[in-house]
Amino acid sequence: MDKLLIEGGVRLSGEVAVSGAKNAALPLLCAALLTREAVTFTNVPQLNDIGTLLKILAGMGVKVDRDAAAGTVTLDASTLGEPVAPYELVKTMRASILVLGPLVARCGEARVSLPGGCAIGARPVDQHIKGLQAMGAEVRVEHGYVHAQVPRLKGARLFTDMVTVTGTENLMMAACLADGETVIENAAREPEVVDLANCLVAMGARITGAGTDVIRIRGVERLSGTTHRIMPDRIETGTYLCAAAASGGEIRLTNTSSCYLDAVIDKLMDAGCEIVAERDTIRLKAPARLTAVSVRTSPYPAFPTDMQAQFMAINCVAEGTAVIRETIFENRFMHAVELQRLGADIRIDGNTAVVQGVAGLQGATVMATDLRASASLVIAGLVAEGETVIERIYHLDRGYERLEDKLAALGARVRRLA
Ligand SMILES: CC(=O)N[C@H]1[C@@H](OP(=O)(O)OP(=O)(O)OC[C@H]2O[C@@H](n3ccc(=O)[nH]c3=O)[C@H](O)[C@@H]2O)O[C@H](CO)[C@@H](O)[C@@H]1O
Ligand SMILES: C=C(OP(=O)(O)O)C(=O)O
Repeated sequence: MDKLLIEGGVRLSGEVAVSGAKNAALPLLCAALLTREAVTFTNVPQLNDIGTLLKILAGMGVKVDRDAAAGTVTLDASTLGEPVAPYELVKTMRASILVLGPLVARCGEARVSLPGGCAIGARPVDQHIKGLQAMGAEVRVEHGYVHAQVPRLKGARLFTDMVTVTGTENLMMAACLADGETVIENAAREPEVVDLANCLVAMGARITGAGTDVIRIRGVERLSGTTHRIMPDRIETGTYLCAAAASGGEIRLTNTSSCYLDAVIDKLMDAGCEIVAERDTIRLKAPARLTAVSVRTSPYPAFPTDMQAQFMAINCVAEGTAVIRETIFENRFMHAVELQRLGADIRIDGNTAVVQGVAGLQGATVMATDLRASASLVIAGLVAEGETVIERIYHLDRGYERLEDKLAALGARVRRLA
């Protein structure tokens, strides 16, 4: 299993281009199931999660034409066969559940393995199922699979018990081909939902309200092909900003946008960083030592849970005490024990972590437990004295494109060990 070796102590400096967003690309690729015409995506990141989803789609008979180096993928679902997503592939990636809505809408049936729990929490999909049932589908969960069937989905008024990002995306896609109008209340407002809606509208869908908590979708008979550029990855952007901030560095990120990152940028400025955002670039200059900043995760536009671990890492070496509250996932502090191995002072009490900044961290061997936990260990390793070895970095490969190359371009001493 690959490991990452980081020799800490370098101030990051230089320029890096941000990749397309994993969490936008995954639902967008699933949207291609809704049409018999070819859909082309550009700015597709080269990530393991994308590879997994393309395998699931290809397994159903979708023609996949990928130029990984160019970042383009063309999907032709005119040859769609059995609408089945098997456990062997689904188990490695929760977002596979995003094929459910489009398959039921297009084929009138689907059999999709339950994604199962993961390191950060139980993550059920009851809201996805409840929404499809409200649209007239018969849904059974048997032998670990969600079986859904309906001659044609019917528009309905849907209300999710909590804000769910992939739940909103699944139901929005399903509603595009339903008979009549669907209203999703308490919808997720994440920018990735808006990116998906924009692509669906370009395919002929009739959607209004994406980006607000009420989305209206008037079903149409069919959708057509289009070409869509995937939005920049706001979490990758935030992660590099945190890495530079913790290292006392100065970096410029290109191919990105600050407009989805207000909550994160605000906190970095509170921590003492100078940040200048231009059209598609963000520059950050860090102070010699950061000031501790408290954060509380919440659905967009508030502070994202996917940046919580990275902020825990920067607070480990900041001046003062930070309180970090995780309100989205019940078990998303797995990185804390690993950060403690590097010398961090962190106390956990339920969904709250109290981080007392220390003067420095020391390199050690640590284990990555999930995607963003791994990112926090990379940040800590970059500032720790001596060598840090991060084990199980397959988690990082799910969501960070060419991480070592990008960090090396910023001057970091980082190497992958096979
Ligand atoms: C591929 C993708 O876009 N992943 C993101 C998406 O995950 P994902 O869409 O899976 O996360 P949700 O927004 O659905 O989860 C929010 C909360 O709702 C709960 N819940 C959700 C659905 C459901 O049917 N029942 C239920 O109880 C979850 O367990 C969690 O506690 O949003 C999360 C929250 O911003 C991010 O951390 C993930 O990076
Ligand atoms: C939790 C994440 O992803 P996923 O929902 O795909 O597990 C993430 O991107 O941080």
